[in-house]
Amino acid sequence: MNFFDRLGERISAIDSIVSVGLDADVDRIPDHLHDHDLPRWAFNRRIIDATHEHAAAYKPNVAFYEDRNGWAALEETIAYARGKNVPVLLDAKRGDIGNTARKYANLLDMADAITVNPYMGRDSLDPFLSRQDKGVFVLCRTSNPGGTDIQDLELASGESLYEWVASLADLWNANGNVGLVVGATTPDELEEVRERVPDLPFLVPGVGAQGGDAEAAATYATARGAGLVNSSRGIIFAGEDAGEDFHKASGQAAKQLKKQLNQYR
Ligand SMILES: O=c1ccn([C@@H]2O[C@H](COP(=O)(O)O)[C@@H](O)[C@H]2O)c(=O)[nH]1
Repeated sequence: MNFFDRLGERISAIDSIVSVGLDADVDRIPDHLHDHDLPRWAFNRRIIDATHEHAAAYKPNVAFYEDRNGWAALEETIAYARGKNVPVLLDAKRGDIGNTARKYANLLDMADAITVNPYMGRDSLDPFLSRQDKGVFVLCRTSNPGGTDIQDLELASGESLYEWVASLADLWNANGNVGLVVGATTPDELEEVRERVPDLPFLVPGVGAQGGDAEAAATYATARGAGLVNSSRGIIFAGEDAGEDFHKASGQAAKQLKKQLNQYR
């Protein structure tokens, strides 16, 4: 079954489009977990136990795991999340010449979907796109303030670069496995992209810590029954000051976000 069909089933089963971002920043993990061999794994396990009923997907950003112990923590985390039947989207933002991209695409052996950077063009993404059973989310209009610097540039055709990327991604969707990353911090752009590509599911980051628009995120995220709205710090560090019970606040935060988003979908 295709990734977006599986994601759609998960969304229907738990009535949630919440993606819980597992950005396990070691500097913010509670002190008592630092005695563990793999503190990030110990942290994530408690977060997953507390949030999985509300999680349509988990989204670990690989930046928080790119060291020796980090990678082991990431592997444990992914196996545990998938053991709870929650798909895992690896936020890796890869893309390179074809020979290198084919190695980056091996990351999909450990996850259900990945984020990729389209800047180097079609051949840099082919090794990902050819994995028919995996999801490939292409960066389109990102949530950071600097998203305007390049993505908003107007092309000779009059459209902006992010709109062009959205149309290209639609063309790259021969296997039905392409989605787009469009931030909640620019709701007008989110709406525009949704109008342009009605059939591509979105990953919408930027609600919570970045202050993005939850209503627009929920309204435009979904296509073909699939789509995700992500919050990372707003969920996993909700109980930062709660000591050993930190995960309970994360469970509440995930549940609350699910309720908030469900008002608009
Ligand atoms: O446009 C983008 C693309 C990716 N991200 C990533 O999503 C999470 C957001 O974390 P918060 O703590 O909820 O702000 C993080 O991993 C980013 O690298 C994004 O924010 N915007």
